[in-house]
Amino acid sequence: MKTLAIIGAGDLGQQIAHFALSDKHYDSVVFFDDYTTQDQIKNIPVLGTINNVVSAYNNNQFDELIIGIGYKHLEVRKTIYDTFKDQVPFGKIIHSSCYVDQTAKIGQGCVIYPKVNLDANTEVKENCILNINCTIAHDSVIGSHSFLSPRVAIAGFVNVEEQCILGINATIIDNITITSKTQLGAGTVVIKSIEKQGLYVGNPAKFIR
Ligand SMILES: CC(=O)SCCNC(=O)CCNC(=O)[C@H](O)C(C)(C)COP(=O)(O)OP(=O)(O)OC[C@H]1O[C@@H](n2cnc3c(N)ncnc32)[C@H](O)[C@@H]1OP(=O)(O)O
Repeated sequence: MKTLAIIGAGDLGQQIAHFALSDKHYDSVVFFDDYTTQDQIKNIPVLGTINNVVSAYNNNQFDELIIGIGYKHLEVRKTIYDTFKDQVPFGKIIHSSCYVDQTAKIGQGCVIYPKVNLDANTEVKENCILNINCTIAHDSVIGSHSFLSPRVAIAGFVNVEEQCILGINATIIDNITITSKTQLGAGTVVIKSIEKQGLYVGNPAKFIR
């Protein structure tokens, strides 16, 4: 019997719970959430707030932890990960429909949604979310705490640094580096490395703020 704890019982947390159970990575799920007043959400018990996580783990109420906080709060995602990484084991979910080359590396705390492709020598660092249908080509790296929306396409030898938000259908050509905390809008096409943090949109990608 293996139980997953998810921090955040909102939409993302509920999606992670769905994959955890339906794709049979865990036998049961519990939530921790600082905002809900409900004691269960969609039949999943809410065991308390974030302050209760360590004691619940020490009381054997769950086995592994994943963070269900999304792209609007990546700094919070990172802070929570750093707070708990030496106290509680993080899990990871790689949906069974993904193609993951045997040389690919995926860090703790990651959730890899259905039909993601991870080619040879790719690396997804800890605490990332990769949404449905993303394709990461050979030798590319996704930095920690990043959020990739559906169908992001990344060519070979790309380095996306930490805490990036890549919008749906964003495309990055080969041999590009994207600096940390960069956000790409939907459908953005990156053809030159991005060195200045901010929000980029369009084809080719342009800085807007
Ligand atoms: C499973 C899931 O659902 S995961 C989530 C998936 N969702 C996404 O990927 C959403 C991505 N978000 C976007 O693309 C948004 O449009 C953002 C974040 C880039 C900008 O949103 P806002 O801050 O509201 O900016 P706003 O809509 O005011 O646009 C600012 C300017 O950029 C332009 N713009 C906004 N988005 C884009 C885009 N994707 N491509 C090209 N131009 C764009 C707008 O036309 C506007 O131009 P103007 O100033 O000349 O009128």
